[in-house]
Amino acid sequence: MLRRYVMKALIRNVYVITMDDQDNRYPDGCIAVEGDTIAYVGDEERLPAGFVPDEILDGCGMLALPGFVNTHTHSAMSLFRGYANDIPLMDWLAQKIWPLEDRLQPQDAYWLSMLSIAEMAMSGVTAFADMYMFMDQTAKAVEHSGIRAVLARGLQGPDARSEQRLAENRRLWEEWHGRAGGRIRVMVGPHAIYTCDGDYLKRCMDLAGQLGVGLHIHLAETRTEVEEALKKHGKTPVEYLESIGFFNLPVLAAHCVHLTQRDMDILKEHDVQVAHCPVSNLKLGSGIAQVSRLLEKGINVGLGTDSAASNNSLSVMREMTFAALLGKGINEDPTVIPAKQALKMATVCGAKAIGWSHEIGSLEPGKKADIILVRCDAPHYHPAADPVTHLVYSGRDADVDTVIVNGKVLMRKRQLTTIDLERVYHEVERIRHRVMGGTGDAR
Ligand SMILES: CSC[C@H]1O[C@@H](n2cnc3c(O)ncnc32)[C@H](O)[C@@H]1O
Ligand SMILES: [Zn+2]
Repeated sequence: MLRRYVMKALIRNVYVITMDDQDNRYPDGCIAVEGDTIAYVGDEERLPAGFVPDEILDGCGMLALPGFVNTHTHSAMSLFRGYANDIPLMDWLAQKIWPLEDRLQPQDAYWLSMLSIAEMAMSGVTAFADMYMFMDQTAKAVEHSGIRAVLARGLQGPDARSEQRLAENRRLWEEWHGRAGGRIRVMVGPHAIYTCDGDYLKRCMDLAGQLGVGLHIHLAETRTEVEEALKKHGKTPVEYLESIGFFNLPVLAAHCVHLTQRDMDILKEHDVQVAHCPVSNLKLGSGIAQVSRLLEKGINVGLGTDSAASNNSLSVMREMTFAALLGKGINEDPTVIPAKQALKMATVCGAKAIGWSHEIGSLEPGKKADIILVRCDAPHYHPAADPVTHLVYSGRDADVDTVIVNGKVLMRKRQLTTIDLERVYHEVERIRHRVMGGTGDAR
Protein backbone atom coordinates (compact mmCIF):
# COMPACT_ATOMS: atom_id res chain seq x y z
CA MET A 1 0.00 0.00 0.00
CA LEU A 2 1.25 3.49 -0.87
CA ARG A 3 1.78 5.78 2.12
CA ARG A 4 1.03 9.44 1.41
CA TYR A 5 4.11 11.59 1.98
CA VAL A 6 3.58 14.12 4.76
CA MET A 7 5.33 17.48 4.26
CA LYS A 8 7.53 18.64 7.10
CA ALA A 9 8.33 22.28 7.82
CA LEU A 10 10.52 23.93 10.43
CA ILE A 11 10.12 27.49 11.66
CA ARG A 12 13.37 28.45 13.39
CA ASN A 13 15.16 31.37 15.07
CA VAL A 14 11.83 32.63 16.29
CA TYR A 15 10.46 33.98 19.60
CA VAL A 16 7.69 31.45 20.32
CA ILE A 17 4.73 32.50 22.48
CA THR A 18 2.76 29.28 22.94
CA MET A 19 -0.36 30.53 24.79
CA ASP A 20 -0.56 27.04 26.28
CA ASP A 21 -1.59 26.38 29.91
CA GLN A 22 1.99 26.84 31.15
CA ASP A 23 2.37 30.01 29.09
CA ASN A 24 5.62 28.59 27.71
CA ARG A 25 7.88 30.91 25.75
CA TYR A 26 11.01 30.14 23.74
CA PRO A 27 12.91 33.35 22.88
CA ASP A 28 15.13 31.50 20.41
CA GLY A 29 12.78 28.64 19.62
CA CYS A 30 11.47 26.59 16.78
CA ILE A 31 8.25 24.90 15.68
CA ALA A 32 8.18 21.66 13.70
CA VAL A 33 5.11 21.02 11.55
CA GLU A 34 4.17 17.67 10.03
CA GLY A 35 1.35 17.92 7.52
CA ASP A 36 -1.43 19.93 9.20
CA THR A 37 -0.20 19.36 12.76
CA ILE A 38 2.38 20.81 15.14
CA ALA A 39 4.94 18.11 15.92
CA TYR A 40 7.30 20.00 18.23
CA VAL A 41 7.59 23.39 19.94
CA GLY A 42 10.67 24.42 21.91
CA ASP A 43 14.40 24.98 21.77
CA GLU A 44 16.00 23.72 18.60
CA GLU A 45 18.64 21.69 20.51
CA ARG A 46 15.83 19.40 21.66
CA LEU A 47 14.20 18.98 18.27
CA PRO A 48 14.03 15.22 17.64
CA ALA A 49 17.03 14.31 15.43
CA GLY A 50 14.82 12.33 13.05
CA PHE A 51 12.89 15.45 12.03
CA VAL A 52 14.17 16.38 8.56
CA PRO A 53 12.22 19.36 7.18
CA ASP A 54 11.28 19.77 3.51
CA GLU A 55 10.98 23.50 4.09
CA ILE A 56 12.58 25.91 6.54
CA LEU A 57 11.07 29.27 7.45
CA ASP A 58 13.45 31.69 9.09
CA GLY A 59 11.67 33.49 11.91
CA CYS A 60 14.53 35.83 12.79
CA GLY A 61 13.16 39.13 14.15
CA MET A 62 9.69 37.65 14.52
CA LEU A 63 7.25 36.34 17.09
CA ALA A 64 5.45 33.04 16.49
CA LEU A 65 1.93 32.97 17.91
CA PRO A 66 -1.24 30.96 17.50
CA GLY A 67 -3.36 32.62 14.81
CA PHE A 68 -5.95 35.13 15.98
CA VAL A 69 -9.57 33.99 16.18
CA ASN A 70 -12.38 36.32 15.07
CA THR A 71 -15.30 35.01 17.10
CA HIS A 72 -18.04 37.06 15.44
CA THR A 73 -18.27 38.49 11.95
CA HIS A 74 -20.37 38.61 8.79
CA SER A 75 -17.71 38.30 6.12
CA ALA A 76 -19.93 38.98 3.09
CA MET A 77 -20.83 42.39 4.54
CA SER A 78 -17.49 43.76 3.35
CA LEU A 79 -19.50 45.39 0.54
CA PHE A 80 -21.00 47.82 3.05
CA ARG A 81 -17.75 49.08 4.54
CA GLY A 82 -17.93 52.85 4.75
CA TYR A 83 -21.52 52.93 3.53
CA ALA A 84 -23.69 53.85 6.51
CA ASN A 85 -21.87 55.52 9.37
CA ASP A 86 -22.68 57.32 12.58
CA ILE A 87 -26.17 55.95 13.22
CA PRO A 88 -27.44 53.57 15.92
CA LEU A 89 -27.81 49.82 15.37
CA MET A 90 -31.56 49.52 14.83
CA ASP A 91 -31.68 52.43 12.30
CA TRP A 92 -28.47 51.19 10.70
CA LEU A 93 -29.98 47.74 10.16
CA ALA A 94 -33.56 48.63 9.22
CA GLN A 95 -32.98 51.74 7.11
CA LYS A 96 -29.55 51.14 5.60
CA ILE A 97 -28.23 47.58 5.66
CA TRP A 98 -31.27 45.32 5.27
CA PRO A 99 -32.61 47.10 2.14
CA LEU A 100 -29.23 46.69 0.44
CA GLU A 101 -28.84 43.07 1.59
CA ASP A 102 -32.05 42.34 -0.33
CA ARG A 103 -30.15 43.23 -3.52
CA LEU A 104 -27.35 40.71 -2.96
CA GLN A 105 -27.13 37.63 -5.12
CA PRO A 106 -25.70 34.34 -3.87
CA GLN A 107 -22.47 34.46 -5.90
CA ASP A 108 -21.71 37.94 -4.55
CA ALA A 109 -21.09 36.37 -1.17
CA TYR A 110 -18.15 34.38 -2.54
CA TRP A 111 -16.17 37.45 -3.57
CA LEU A 112 -17.28 39.59 -0.64
CA SER A 113 -16.27 36.83 1.78
CA MET A 114 -12.99 36.42 -0.07
CA LEU A 115 -12.27 40.13 0.44
CA SER A 116 -12.87 39.72 4.17
CA ILE A 117 -10.81 36.55 4.33
CA ALA A 118 -7.91 38.34 2.64
CA GLU A 119 -8.19 41.20 5.13
CA MET A 120 -8.40 38.82 8.08
CA ALA A 121 -5.48 36.67 6.95
CA MET A 122 -3.35 39.78 6.38
CA SER A 123 -3.95 40.83 9.98
CA GLY A 124 -3.18 37.40 11.44
CA VAL A 125 -6.66 35.93 11.74
CA THR A 126 -6.59 32.19 11.02
CA ALA A 127 -10.14 31.28 12.10
CA PHE A 128 -13.46 33.09 12.22
CA ALA A 129 -17.09 32.53 13.21
CA ASP A 130 -19.56 33.85 10.66
CA MET A 131 -23.34 34.25 10.57
CA TYR A 132 -24.94 35.33 7.29
CA MET A 133 -26.94 34.29 4.27
CA PHE A 134 -25.54 32.52 1.16
CA MET A 135 -23.27 30.59 3.51
CA ASP A 136 -22.44 27.93 0.93
CA GLN A 137 -20.64 30.69 -0.98
CA THR A 138 -18.71 31.72 2.10
CA ALA A 139 -17.88 28.05 2.64
CA LYS A 140 -16.43 27.89 -0.89
CA ALA A 141 -14.34 30.98 -0.19
CA VAL A 142 -13.08 29.35 3.02
CA GLU A 143 -12.30 26.15 1.16
CA HIS A 144 -10.42 27.93 -1.64
CA SER A 145 -8.54 30.39 0.57
CA GLY A 146 -7.32 27.82 3.10
CA ILE A 147 -8.58 29.68 6.19
CA ARG A 148 -10.62 28.04 8.99
CA ALA A 149 -14.21 28.97 9.87
CA VAL A 150 -17.34 28.13 11.82
CA LEU A 151 -20.30 29.03 9.64
CA ALA A 152 -23.95 29.59 10.58
CA ARG A 153 -26.88 30.51 8.37
CA GLY A 154 -28.38 33.68 9.85
CA LEU A 155 -31.97 32.82 10.81
CA GLN A 156 -34.97 35.09 11.31
CA GLY A 157 -38.59 34.11 11.67
CA PRO A 158 -41.36 33.47 11.36
CA ASP A 159 -41.90 34.88 7.90
CA ALA A 160 -42.42 33.50 4.40
CA ARG A 161 -38.81 32.33 4.13
CA SER A 162 -37.99 31.24 7.66
CA GLU A 163 -38.49 27.50 7.00
CA GLN A 164 -36.27 27.73 3.95
CA ARG A 165 -33.56 29.41 6.04
CA LEU A 166 -33.65 26.53 8.53
CA ALA A 167 -33.40 24.07 5.65
CA GLU A 168 -30.40 26.01 4.33
CA ASN A 169 -28.68 25.78 7.71
CA ARG A 170 -29.30 22.02 7.73
CA ARG A 171 -27.97 21.68 4.18
CA LEU A 172 -24.93 23.78 5.10
CA TRP A 173 -24.17 21.23 7.84
CA GLU A 174 -24.75 18.27 5.53
CA GLU A 175 -22.48 19.66 2.83
CA TRP A 176 -19.77 21.44 4.79
CA HIS A 177 -19.46 20.33 8.42
CA GLY A 178 -15.97 18.83 8.82
CA ARG A 179 -15.10 19.50 5.17
CA ALA A 180 -12.21 21.37 3.53
CA GLY A 181 -9.67 19.23 5.35
CA GLY A 182 -11.59 19.70 8.60
CA ARG A 183 -11.30 23.51 8.37
CA ILE A 184 -15.05 24.15 8.21
CA ARG A 185 -17.52 23.56 10.99
CA VAL A 186 -21.17 24.58 11.11
CA MET A 187 -23.40 26.08 13.80
CA VAL A 188 -27.04 27.20 13.79
CA GLY A 189 -27.46 30.99 13.63
CA PRO A 190 -30.65 32.54 15.08
CA HIS A 191 -29.99 36.22 14.48
CA ALA A 192 -31.37 37.74 17.73
CA ILE A 193 -34.35 37.64 20.05
CA TYR A 194 -35.86 40.67 18.32
CA THR A 195 -35.89 38.97 14.90
CA CYS A 196 -36.87 35.44 16.01
CA ASP A 197 -39.98 34.66 18.05
CA GLY A 198 -40.05 32.01 20.78
CA ASP A 199 -41.35 29.21 18.54
CA TYR A 200 -38.78 29.94 15.87
CA LEU A 201 -35.96 30.03 18.44
CA LYS A 202 -37.14 26.58 19.54
CA ARG A 203 -36.98 25.37 15.92
CA CYS A 204 -33.39 26.62 15.83
CA MET A 205 -32.64 24.82 19.10
CA ASP A 206 -34.18 21.60 17.76
CA LEU A 207 -32.04 21.82 14.65
CA ALA A 208 -28.87 22.45 16.64
CA GLY A 209 -29.75 19.51 18.92
CA GLN A 210 -30.33 17.20 15.93
CA LEU A 211 -27.07 18.22 14.28
CA GLY A 212 -25.12 18.13 17.54
CA VAL A 213 -23.81 21.67 17.12
CA GLY A 214 -24.05 24.99 18.98
CA LEU A 215 -26.00 28.20 18.41
CA HIS A 216 -24.52 31.56 17.37
CA ILE A 217 -26.68 34.59 18.28
CA HIS A 218 -26.51 38.38 18.81
CA LEU A 219 -27.35 39.00 22.46
CA ALA A 220 -27.91 42.06 24.65
CA GLU A 221 -26.21 44.30 22.14
CA THR A 222 -28.15 47.51 22.84
CA ARG A 223 -30.13 49.08 25.64
CA THR A 224 -33.13 49.10 23.28
CA GLU A 225 -32.95 45.31 22.92
CA VAL A 226 -33.06 44.93 26.71
CA GLU A 227 -35.89 47.46 27.17
CA GLU A 228 -38.00 45.78 24.48
CA ALA A 229 -37.41 42.33 26.00
CA LEU A 230 -38.44 43.61 29.43
CA LYS A 231 -41.63 45.09 27.93
CA LYS A 232 -42.48 42.02 25.85
CA HIS A 233 -41.36 39.14 28.09
CA GLY A 234 -40.88 40.74 31.50
CA LYS A 235 -37.35 39.36 31.29
CA THR A 236 -33.94 40.52 30.10
CA PRO A 237 -32.78 38.92 26.82
CA VAL A 238 -30.55 36.54 28.79
CA GLU A 239 -33.34 35.59 31.24
CA TYR A 240 -35.68 35.09 28.31
CA LEU A 241 -33.31 32.74 26.48
CA GLU A 242 -32.70 30.81 29.70
CA SER A 243 -36.46 30.46 30.22
CA ILE A 244 -36.88 28.70 26.86
CA GLY A 245 -33.94 26.35 27.48
CA PHE A 246 -31.73 27.99 24.85
CA PHE A 247 -28.62 27.73 27.02
CA ASN A 248 -28.98 23.97 27.41
CA LEU A 249 -27.12 23.84 24.11
CA PRO A 250 -23.65 25.28 23.48
CA VAL A 251 -24.08 28.99 22.73
CA LEU A 252 -21.78 31.62 21.23
CA ALA A 253 -23.31 34.99 22.18
CA ALA A 254 -22.07 38.08 20.35
CA HIS A 255 -21.82 41.43 22.17
CA CYS A 256 -23.34 40.91 25.67
CA VAL A 257 -23.00 44.64 26.31
CA HIS A 258 -26.02 45.23 28.55
CA LEU A 259 -26.09 42.57 31.25
CA THR A 260 -27.32 42.50 34.83
CA GLN A 261 -25.44 40.62 37.55
CA ARG A 262 -28.10 37.91 37.28
CA ASP A 263 -27.57 37.72 33.51
CA MET A 264 -23.88 37.15 34.10
CA ASP A 265 -24.64 34.40 36.63
CA ILE A 266 -26.87 32.72 34.03
CA LEU A 267 -24.16 32.94 31.36
CA LYS A 268 -21.65 31.43 33.79
CA GLU A 269 -24.00 28.68 34.93
CA HIS A 270 -24.56 27.56 31.33
CA ASP A 271 -20.97 28.10 30.13
CA VAL A 272 -22.15 30.53 27.45
CA GLN A 273 -19.29 31.73 25.25
CA VAL A 274 -19.05 35.49 24.74
CA ALA A 275 -17.80 37.23 21.59
CA HIS A 276 -16.72 40.70 22.76
CA CYS A 277 -16.84 43.18 19.86
CA PRO A 278 -15.59 46.45 21.35
CA VAL A 279 -15.00 48.47 18.17
CA SER A 280 -18.36 47.70 16.57
CA ASN A 281 -20.09 48.44 19.89
CA LEU A 282 -18.31 51.79 20.08
CA LYS A 283 -18.95 52.77 16.47
CA LEU A 284 -22.67 51.97 16.67
CA GLY A 285 -22.83 53.71 20.04
CA SER A 286 -24.17 50.53 21.62
CA GLY A 287 -22.07 50.75 24.78
CA ILE A 288 -19.12 48.96 26.35
CA ALA A 289 -19.32 45.39 27.63
CA GLN A 290 -18.28 44.81 31.25
CA VAL A 291 -15.59 42.33 30.26
CA SER A 292 -13.65 42.45 33.51
CA ARG A 293 -16.79 41.40 35.42
CA LEU A 294 -17.40 38.55 32.97
CA LEU A 295 -13.82 37.39 33.42
CA GLU A 296 -14.07 37.67 37.22
CA LYS A 297 -17.06 35.35 37.06
CA GLY A 298 -15.04 32.87 35.02
CA ILE A 299 -16.99 33.39 31.78
CA ASN A 300 -14.96 32.72 28.65
CA VAL A 301 -14.61 35.77 26.39
CA GLY A 302 -13.20 35.85 22.85
CA LEU A 303 -12.86 38.83 20.52
CA GLY A 304 -14.94 39.60 17.44
CA THR A 305 -14.90 42.38 14.91
CA ASP A 306 -18.51 42.09 13.77
CA SER A 307 -18.72 43.11 10.12
CA ALA A 308 -16.65 45.52 8.04
CA ALA A 309 -19.85 47.59 7.85
CA SER A 310 -19.96 48.37 11.57
CA ASN A 311 -16.29 48.29 12.53
CA ASN A 312 -14.92 49.04 9.81
CA SER A 313 -11.92 46.73 10.05
CA LEU A 314 -11.65 42.97 10.55
CA SER A 315 -8.50 43.19 12.63
CA VAL A 316 -8.56 41.14 15.82
CA MET A 317 -5.27 42.80 16.75
CA ARG A 318 -7.12 46.11 16.87
CA GLU A 319 -9.91 44.57 18.98
CA MET A 320 -7.24 43.30 21.35
CA THR A 321 -5.84 46.80 21.84
CA PHE A 322 -9.30 48.28 22.33
CA ALA A 323 -10.35 45.52 24.76
CA ALA A 324 -7.28 46.13 26.93
CA LEU A 325 -7.60 49.94 26.89
CA LEU A 326 -11.38 50.08 27.37
CA GLY A 327 -11.21 47.71 30.33
CA LYS A 328 -8.83 50.07 32.07
CA GLY A 329 -10.73 53.20 31.06
CA ILE A 330 -14.22 52.22 32.15
CA ASN A 331 -13.00 50.72 35.41
CA GLU A 332 -10.58 53.59 36.07
CA ASP A 333 -8.06 50.87 36.86
CA PRO A 334 -4.96 50.18 34.74
CA THR A 335 -4.60 46.67 36.16
CA VAL A 336 -7.78 45.55 34.39
CA ILE A 337 -7.33 43.37 31.26
CA PRO A 338 -3.53 43.27 31.16
CA ALA A 339 -1.83 42.67 27.80
CA LYS A 340 -1.54 38.93 28.37
CA GLN A 341 -5.27 38.65 29.07
CA ALA A 342 -6.06 40.56 25.88
CA LEU A 343 -3.82 38.24 23.87
CA LYS A 344 -5.52 35.23 25.45
CA MET A 345 -8.90 36.57 24.35
CA ALA A 346 -7.56 36.94 20.81
CA THR A 347 -6.19 33.38 20.68
CA VAL A 348 -6.85 30.59 23.16
CA CYS A 349 -10.11 32.00 24.58
CA GLY A 350 -11.33 32.78 21.07
CA ALA A 351 -10.68 29.19 20.05
CA LYS A 352 -12.69 28.00 23.04
CA ALA A 353 -15.50 30.45 22.28
CA ILE A 354 -15.98 29.00 18.79
CA GLY A 355 -15.79 25.43 20.12
CA TRP A 356 -12.44 24.59 18.58
CA SER A 357 -9.96 24.64 21.48
CA HIS A 358 -9.25 20.91 21.10
CA GLU A 359 -7.43 21.73 17.84
CA ILE A 360 -6.45 25.40 17.78
CA GLY A 361 -5.72 28.42 19.98
CA SER A 362 -2.25 27.50 21.26
CA LEU A 363 1.03 26.23 19.91
CA GLU A 364 1.43 22.70 21.26
CA PRO A 365 2.38 19.35 19.75
CA GLY A 366 -0.75 17.63 18.43
CA LYS A 367 -2.62 20.86 17.72
CA LYS A 368 -3.34 22.02 14.20
CA ALA A 369 -0.62 24.18 12.71
CA ASP A 370 -2.40 27.56 12.71
CA ILE A 371 0.60 29.81 13.27
CA ILE A 372 1.38 33.45 12.58
CA LEU A 373 4.78 35.10 12.40
CA VAL A 374 4.73 38.74 13.46
CA ARG A 375 7.67 41.03 12.75
CA CYS A 376 8.94 42.61 15.95
CA ASP A 377 11.92 44.55 14.60
CA ALA A 378 10.19 47.81 13.60
CA PRO A 379 10.65 50.99 15.68
CA HIS A 380 7.40 50.45 17.57
CA TYR A 381 8.84 47.21 19.04
CA HIS A 382 11.86 49.06 20.48
CA PRO A 383 13.38 49.22 23.01
CA ALA A 384 13.11 45.55 23.90
CA ALA A 385 10.45 44.85 26.52
CA ASP A 386 7.91 42.11 26.98
CA PRO A 387 6.91 41.36 23.35
CA VAL A 388 3.31 40.69 24.42
CA THR A 389 3.07 44.22 25.78
CA HIS A 390 4.47 45.61 22.52
CA LEU A 391 2.12 43.46 20.46
CA VAL A 392 -1.03 44.48 22.34
CA TYR A 393 -0.32 48.17 22.87
CA SER A 394 1.68 49.08 19.77
CA GLY A 395 1.31 46.17 17.34
CA ARG A 396 -0.01 46.80 13.82
CA ASP A 397 -1.70 44.55 11.31
CA ALA A 398 1.13 45.11 8.83
CA ASP A 399 3.57 43.51 11.28
CA VAL A 400 2.02 40.13 10.41
CA ASP A 401 4.52 38.61 7.98
CA THR A 402 3.50 34.95 7.59
CA VAL A 403 0.23 33.12 8.14
CA ILE A 404 -0.10 29.34 8.29
CA VAL A 405 -3.41 27.47 8.59
CA ASN A 406 -3.60 23.67 8.89
CA GLY A 407 0.09 23.55 8.00
CA LYS A 408 -0.34 25.48 4.77
CA VAL A 409 1.25 28.90 4.19
CA LEU A 410 -1.51 31.37 3.26
CA MET A 411 0.73 34.44 3.42
CA ARG A 412 4.50 34.69 3.13
CA LYS A 413 6.36 37.98 3.49
CA ARG A 414 2.93 39.68 3.29
CA GLN A 415 2.09 38.08 -0.05
CA LEU A 416 -1.09 36.01 -0.07
CA THR A 417 -0.47 32.63 -1.67
CA THR A 418 -4.06 31.43 -2.25
CA ILE A 419 -5.98 34.63 -3.02
CA ASP A 420 -5.66 36.73 -6.16
CA LEU A 421 -6.32 40.11 -4.57
CA GLU A 422 -6.55 42.03 -7.85
CA ARG A 423 -9.27 39.67 -9.05
CA VAL A 424 -11.10 40.03 -5.71
CA TYR A 425 -10.99 43.84 -5.95
CA HIS A 426 -12.28 43.69 -9.51
CA GLU A 427 -15.20 41.41 -8.62
CA VAL A 428 -16.09 43.45 -5.53
CA GLU A 429 -16.17 46.67 -7.59
CA ARG A 430 -18.46 44.95 -10.09
CA ILE A 431 -20.80 43.93 -7.25
CA ARG A 432 -20.66 47.40 -5.71
CA HIS A 433 -21.68 48.93 -9.01
CA ARG A 434 -24.68 46.63 -9.35
CA VAL A 435 -25.86 46.78 -5.72
CA MET A 436 -25.02 50.34 -4.74
CA GLY A 437 -24.86 52.27 -7.99
CA GLY A 438 -21.91 54.04 -9.52
CA THR A 439 -20.60 56.01 -6.58
CA GLY A 440 -21.21 53.49 -3.82
CA ASP A 441 -22.54 56.39 -1.78
CA ALA A 442 -26.12 55.21 -1.46
CA ARG A 443 -26.78 57.32 1.64
C1 LIG B 1 -29.55 37.11 9.09
S1 LIG B 1 -27.91 37.17 8.59
C2 LIG B 1 -27.11 38.20 9.80
C3 LIG B 1 -27.71 39.56 9.90
O1 LIG B 1 -27.07 40.25 10.94
C4 LIG B 1 -27.02 41.60 10.60
N1 LIG B 1 -26.05 42.29 11.44
C5 LIG B 1 -24.82 42.69 11.16
N2 LIG B 1 -24.24 43.27 12.22
C6 LIG B 1 -25.14 43.19 13.21
C7 LIG B 1 -25.15 43.61 14.55
O2 LIG B 1 -24.12 44.22 15.11
N3 LIG B 1 -26.23 43.38 15.29
C8 LIG B 1 -27.32 42.77 14.75
N4 LIG B 1 -27.37 42.37 13.49
C9 LIG B 1 -26.30 42.58 12.72
C10 LIG B 1 -26.70 41.59 9.14
O3 LIG B 1 -26.96 42.79 8.52
C11 LIG B 1 -27.55 40.42 8.65
O4 LIG B 1 -28.79 40.86 8.21
ZN1 LIG C 1 -23.04 40.69 14.19
